[in-house]
Formats: sequence, C-alpha cells, structure tokens
Amino acid sequence: MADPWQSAYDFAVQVARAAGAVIRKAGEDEIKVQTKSCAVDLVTQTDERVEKIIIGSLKEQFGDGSHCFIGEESVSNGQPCNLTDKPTWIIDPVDGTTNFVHGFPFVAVSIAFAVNKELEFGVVYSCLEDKMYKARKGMGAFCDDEQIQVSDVKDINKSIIISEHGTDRSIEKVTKIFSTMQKILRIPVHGLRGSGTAATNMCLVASGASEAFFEIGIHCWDIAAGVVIVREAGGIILDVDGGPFDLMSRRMMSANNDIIAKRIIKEIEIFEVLRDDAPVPSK
Ligand SMILES: O=P([O-])([O-])O[C@@H]1[C@@H](O)[C@H](O)[C@@H](O)[C@H](O)[C@@H]1O
Ligand SMILES: [Mg+2]
Repeated sequence: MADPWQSAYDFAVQVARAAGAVIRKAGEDEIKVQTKSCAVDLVTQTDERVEKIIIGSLKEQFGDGSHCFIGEESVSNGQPCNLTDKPTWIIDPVDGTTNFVHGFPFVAVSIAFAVNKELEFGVVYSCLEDKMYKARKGMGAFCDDEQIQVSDVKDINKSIIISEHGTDRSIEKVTKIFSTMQKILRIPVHGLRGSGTAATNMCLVASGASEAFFEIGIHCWDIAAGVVIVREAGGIILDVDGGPFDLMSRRMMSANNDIIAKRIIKEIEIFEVLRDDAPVPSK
C-alpha cells in the first residue's frame, strides 16, 4: 500500500529547518515584544511571521483545502482550536518565545500532523542547537540521522525530572507548582530541570537525557510533535493523574517508563486549566 504521509513528513522537516533559519536571523536584530494572556506570556513579530511562513508553505504543498491547521498564533488571534478527523497540522512556530526574547539558547519549531485525531508524525527543530528531532508513528525517533531511545533508568533516585512553571503567576498555581517541585526534589531525585520549551523538554526525554517531563498549562501545539517523538523513542505519554493522555487537555506526563511516571504522578498537585478546545466565551 502506498505510504500516504512520507512526503508530508519529509516536507515538514524541510519547512521546520527553513523556519529555524528565519528565527536565528531574527534573533540577531532588535526583537519587538508584545504580551498575550498576561505580562509574562510573550509574543513577537517573529512568532507571527514564522507561523505564516510555515502555514503558507504547507498550504502551497497541500492546499486542496482538505488539510486543517492549528497554529499557536492563529488560535491566539481567534482561530478555533478543534481537532477533527481531517488531516491537521499542529504548529508552534516558536516554542520558547521567552527564551528567544532573552537569547536563552533553547528555541524550537514544532510541527505535528494528525489524521483521524491520531498523531502520525512530529518534527521538533531546536534551531539554536541546530538539532532536528523527528518521528513517524511506528518508525522510530531520530535526532538528525541518529536513532534515539529513552533512558533505561527505573530508580527514581537516579533520575533527572523536567518541569516548567508556565506563565500563570496566580498564588494558587505558583504554590501548587512549587510544592510539587519541592516534593519531587525531596524524593530525592538527582535534579530538576527546565529548558523553557515543552517541545525541547520532550526531546530531552526521548533522547535519554531526562527520565520525565510533565506540565499543566501547556497547549496542544507545544507538545503534539514531542508526543510522537517520545512514544517512538520507547517512552510513554499519560495524563498528569495517570489516566489516558488527551492532547487538548493542557496536561501531560511524558516519561521513559511507567515506574518513573507513576512515582512522579504521586507528587503532582493538580490544578484546573481551560482545555484548548473549550468553547470560546462570546464577547
Ligand atoms: O509560549 P511558547 O514559548 O510557545 O511555549 C512555552 C512552553 O513550551 C513551555 O512549556 C511553557 O512552560 C511556557 O510557559 C510557554 O507556554
Ligand atoms: Mg510558541
């Protein structure tokens, strides 16, 4: 049977690499910063421009109208965020926008592709490191041309755990986030880390550099590509309560194995967030 998505996958890699070059170049000039949901939720002209370049390139290649697009900045500008059975591209043009603004060296282009609500492939280009992570369902995960595998660590005391604090600075959420981190540190684990980009964090789990990454508050575009990469590297993806993962729920646990995942899940203090596909309140 013909392989329907190989050419789309190859094209996504090309588009991610080209987008990364635009981000690197833009980082050499003065960056104009705006804010979205709050004072620390940053967006730049580069986020907007790169998303337009990516979606424009994909529409040119697959522009018969049968493909749908979910992009961080399109959604932020009012586009719906509903995953249907149609072939759908899920795009974060600049994952790690705050890092980009500060010159902190972890910024990723994340492009995922789903059909019938199943993630078929994911591409994460860590453009300042020049590392291309990619995976197709059932075909393994790669960093550039090297196959990658999650860590085989089962002892929580010998793990590095990644989490992020996100952009919500409410006392309720900050308290729960840091109480969770304190409990994890005191297990003890070898260390807690965070690159500032969910997509990169997931690639660090997929490549065995960390045993788990979890976050409440991320969006589907931050993690969709990383989900395929972690799964294809032999890892697992769960909800933060140990239940089945739901791409639109804005909560995710990715880990090298069930033992590590379940041990960390015990410490997570869960707080509510609005789903990505929640109906937009009428103005
Ligand atoms: O906004 P962005 O840079 O694309 O995405 C970022 C995520 O990758 C990260 O995990 C989260 O902690 C940040 O708050 C931010 O949402
Ligand atoms: Mg982004």
